[in-house]
Amino acid sequence: MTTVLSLTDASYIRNRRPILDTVTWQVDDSERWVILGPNGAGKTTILKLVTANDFPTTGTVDVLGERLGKVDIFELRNRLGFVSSATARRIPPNELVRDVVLTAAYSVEGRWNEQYDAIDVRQADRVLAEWDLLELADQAFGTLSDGERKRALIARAVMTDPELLLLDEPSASLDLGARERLLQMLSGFAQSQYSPAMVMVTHHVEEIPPGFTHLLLVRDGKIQAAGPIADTLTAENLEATFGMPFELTVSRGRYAATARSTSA
Ligand SMILES: Nc1ncnc2c1ncn2[C@@H]1O[C@H](COP(=O)(O)OP(=O)(O)OP(=O)(O)O)[C@@H](O)[C@H]1O
Repeated sequence: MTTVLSLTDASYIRNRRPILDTVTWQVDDSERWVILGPNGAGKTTILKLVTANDFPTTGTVDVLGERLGKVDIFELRNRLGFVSSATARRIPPNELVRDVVLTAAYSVEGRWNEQYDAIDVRQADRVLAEWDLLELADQAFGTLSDGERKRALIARAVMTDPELLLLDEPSASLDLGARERLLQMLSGFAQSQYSPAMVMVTHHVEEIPPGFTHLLLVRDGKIQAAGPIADTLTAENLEATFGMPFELTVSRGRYAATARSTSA
């Protein structure tokens, strides 16, 4: 097993407020992590550090064997796949879905006059098929539904065979069908031995795809609990993280949480 990500006593302080407070967390290459926590807990800030979009105020962040602050961040980012609402905004709306995926090979967001190698075109076709996008390949990105757009962004992120795939709320804003379809695909991807280590931020236990292995619970910039999902996703830990009691159920690998009535 190789460690792909390691935060050691990492704090991120703004306006004298610790947005992340001495976070120590490690991800190995065979692991698929979910980060769960209330609004403002610091989940996106963790991804911001991991993608070298910012640096810890104190402590260290090591990504793919490189220490942040001592590595060329552009080279490092080429080894990561990252999907967030911000990555969607950078794609030109008139870009064809095929090119959204293909241009990842050149780390650009809009196709210009580049000549792509046959191997890149084949890889793009393979990834488009894997994420069920072949029929949409000649459609403009800006005309896709939210669910299709999320799949196109994930396909773009995996086009370059990243060593670590980071997903910030991939199923937010999707309708039930689109969400379930995406979760099924993420579940299949997570279970493949050829897939990279994954870290996915979500707000809902219902959105944890089967095949994800570990859970990081974050509250007020601190780690509330971390470890294998089966041990860590408990009603007690959810209550400690969200500050209210929950009824937690699991059925065929899927979790559900609802508020527990305290009146009975
Ligand atoms: N650069 C910054 N300067 C000041 N405050 C910041 C900065 N970055 C983040 N914050 C604050 O830190 C807190 C954590 O933000 P973050 O986006 O990481 O939370 P989150 O857990 O991803 O929240 P959400 O679930 O709502 O997306 C928020 O209160 C945010 O306003």
